[in-house]
Amino acid sequence: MAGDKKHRLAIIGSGNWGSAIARIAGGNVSKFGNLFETEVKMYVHEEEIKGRKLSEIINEEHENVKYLPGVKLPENVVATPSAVEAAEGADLLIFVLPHQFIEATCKELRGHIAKDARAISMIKGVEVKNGNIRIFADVIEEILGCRCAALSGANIANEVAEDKFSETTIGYRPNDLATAELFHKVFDTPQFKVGMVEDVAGVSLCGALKNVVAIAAGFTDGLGWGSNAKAAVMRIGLMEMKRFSEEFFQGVKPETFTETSAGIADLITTCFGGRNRKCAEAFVKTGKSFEVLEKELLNGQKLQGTETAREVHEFLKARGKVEEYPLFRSVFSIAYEGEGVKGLTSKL
Ligand SMILES: NC(=O)C1=CN([C@@H]2O[C@H](COP(=O)(O)OP(=O)(O)OC[C@H]3O[C@@H](n4cnc5c(N)ncnc54)[C@H](O)[C@@H]3O)[C@@H](O)[C@H]2O)C=CC1
Ligand SMILES: O=C(CO)COP(=O)(O)O
Repeated sequence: MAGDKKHRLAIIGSGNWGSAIARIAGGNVSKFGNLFETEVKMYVHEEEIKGRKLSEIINEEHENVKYLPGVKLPENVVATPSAVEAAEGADLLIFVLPHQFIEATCKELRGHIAKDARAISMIKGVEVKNGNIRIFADVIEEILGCRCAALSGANIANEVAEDKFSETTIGYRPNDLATAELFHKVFDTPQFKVGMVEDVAGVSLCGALKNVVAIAAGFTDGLGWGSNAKAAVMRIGLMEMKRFSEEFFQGVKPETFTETSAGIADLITTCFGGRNRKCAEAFVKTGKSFEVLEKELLNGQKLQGTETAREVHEFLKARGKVEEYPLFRSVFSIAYEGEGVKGLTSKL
């Protein structure tokens, strides 16, 4: 921090997780008033709810009635329908949008962020383009020209919002513990314990790829296959997540997968309590498409696992490696190619 200038936070996103994290960050900036400016702007993708704008409802009632109903947000969190306005003057940017909206939002922000800005990505997804794959911390860095860390963990948003205990992991860039420590102050509370590891790619890839495994876990639930089958799919899924990350990304640490909240813990919670699992179970039981189920079951929230399964498949196909990741392949084939769900484990 130059001189005595306080850090100013912006939250880019206000869905289920975005709102839960705004509640924590809003509380912590007030607690560390010597370090942070109190006001936190939060970008809200505008929509109307019963004739009222969501951003106005949030500012008047301090509640995101659509994406995190029943939970009060601190009054210093101020909603704005403009991402540019939210980011203006902020030097700490928190990106927490569904992954499909990141590129467009970052392009909108280009040229509007502070020169000394630093970012953190809470996005669980990957970008696949022209046979290449990137984590969103890298996408953000490239588009905005600012350093970007990552945060991911076993964090079902509704539980975090109710102050039920959980852990999470910040992944930081080589030799940049200082950025992780600053974000640690923004997020850590007695009920939300933040760990740190020098591994932005590992943390990001755990968050993205476990969503594909959660779809497989939901399939086993829909089939009524029981706990052993689900545990097997989770074990095999973790191995594919780790192998994929080590094969295609530099510097990923094996212990991120097995020892952090971003790794094994998030895999477990998502395979038991997440939206991907829920929709995959319903896919088996109802025969409806994921697109329809997302609309019927999630009230505007977004599934990340099916998109990620498609993107990972596209990438592996371009590299001629599809057969080496049989669980990822099965999830794609069942979700997109009409393969029977009972074949889930046939190639494992
Ligand atoms: N919900 C959870 O329990 C957790 C989610 N995450 C991750 O956080 C990221 C954000 O997810 P959530 O906050 O849960 O969102 P969400 O899925 O609850 O809500 C969707 C959000 O996307 C916004 N949106 C819709 N169209 C848009 C557009 N064209 N441009 C920009 N925004 C648009 C909606 O207004 C809404 O805020 C995802 O990558 C997710 O995997 C991570 C940990 C926990
Ligand atoms: O990432 C999550 C929990 O850590 C939430 O997973 P879902 O998107 O499947 O709900």
